Amino acid sequence: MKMHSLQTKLQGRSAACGVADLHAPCSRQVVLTPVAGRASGRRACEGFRSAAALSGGRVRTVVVRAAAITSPFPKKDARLVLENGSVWHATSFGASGTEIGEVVFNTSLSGYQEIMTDPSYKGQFVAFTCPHIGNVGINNEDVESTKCHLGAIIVRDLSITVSNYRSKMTLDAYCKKENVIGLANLDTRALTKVLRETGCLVGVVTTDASKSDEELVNMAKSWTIVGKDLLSVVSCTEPYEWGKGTSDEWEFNGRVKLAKQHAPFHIVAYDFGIKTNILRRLASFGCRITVVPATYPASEVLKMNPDGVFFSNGPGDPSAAPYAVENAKAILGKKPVFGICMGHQVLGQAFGGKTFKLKFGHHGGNHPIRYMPTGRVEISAQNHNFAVDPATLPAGVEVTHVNLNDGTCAGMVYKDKKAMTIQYHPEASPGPHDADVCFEQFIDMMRAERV
Ligand SMILES: NC(=O)CC[C@H](N)C(=O)O
Repeated sequence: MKMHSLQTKLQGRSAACGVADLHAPCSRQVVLTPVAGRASGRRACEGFRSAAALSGGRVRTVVVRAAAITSPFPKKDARLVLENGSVWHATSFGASGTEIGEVVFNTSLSGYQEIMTDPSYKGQFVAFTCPHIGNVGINNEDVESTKCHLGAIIVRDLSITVSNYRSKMTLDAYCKKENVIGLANLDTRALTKVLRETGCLVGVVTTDASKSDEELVNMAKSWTIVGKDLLSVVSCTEPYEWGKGTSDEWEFNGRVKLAKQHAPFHIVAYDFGIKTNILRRLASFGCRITVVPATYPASEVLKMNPDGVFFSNGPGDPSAAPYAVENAKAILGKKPVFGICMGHQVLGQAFGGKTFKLKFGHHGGNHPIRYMPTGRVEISAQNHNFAVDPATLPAGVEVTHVNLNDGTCAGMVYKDKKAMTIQYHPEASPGPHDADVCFEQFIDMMRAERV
């Protein structure tokens, strides 16, 4: 029997028995999840036995998993209320309560754990356009910081099963632990279309039925992310050292070994909400990193006499952290510098440029970028709502990277000041590795300073 027809037959039989949904058949294993309210006790066992028998011995194992939800028609007990007055009903999971934030959509097909732990999402809710979220659970390795900073996640369909060898807990349990409100069974496609038309909107999520829609709309209308300094909120409070690179198991760049042969470079990294994989990639290329808080004085950084200074990604409005721009100005020209995302925007301002807010930003894993010096196109991981306006940049600053979706500035080099910046995420996590070369370019810049 072909696998497809076996699957159809199994599905038919288990449904006919009224006992089970068939989940992930492969040639050796069938995963059955009992549908609450339809199967229990002896009837369920009979259903599973008949499903296994139907496979004619092809399927070796029938795995029965507990259902994560209790009804195929879950109650819509939570709301997302937007500043435009629209009310979206959903099923809550994770934490309960009321949160306010800017709603953005992320189009990545994988990496919800990395997205949730990216500190740059502080003050925001992430709606995943990938309709099925939670299927690989949560593991101990893929976190991009020590906690979730975002206010809520919004998914179309919360997976009722978890299947991954590294998984330690369900997404639901993780959201409870991290105090993140989850909304499921919400039409994320319709929501994305609204955000694409109107631009980002402020929203309130709540599991509190006592609050009226009107009250929540007014709450949403009274809040904005613009002008808020969130860098100092998510940053570390004390300097610390980092030296751990990507583990051999996950290393993907053959040139890393070569880079390591050089004497280690010492970098001071400003933590505006730094992602762990940035630290790992810098370490993989032979860097020892001293991570410092967002407000750390430039004079203290220069006293350490590092080979280079790094400005990290971070949440919120880049024009709301003038202290970061001042520190960058004091370092520019004295040491090679590299900035990613918020770091790019902070350096852009230090060069003399201005930032502005995009309509709905870039959040996803497949944004095309052209590297202007060679014409090479990279597919990149992105997460930002603001951008540097190239028209405001002084002579001497070269726009080296352009986002091919909307022509925005995605990277700069200021040769005289030994500075390079990238608006997106060369460290990926989640996302493609095309831009890993940026780390090598920074290493080259520091090496050139040494000789
Ligand atoms: N990932 C980031 O560093 C984001 C930068 C900034 N918060 C923005 O939204 O544009």
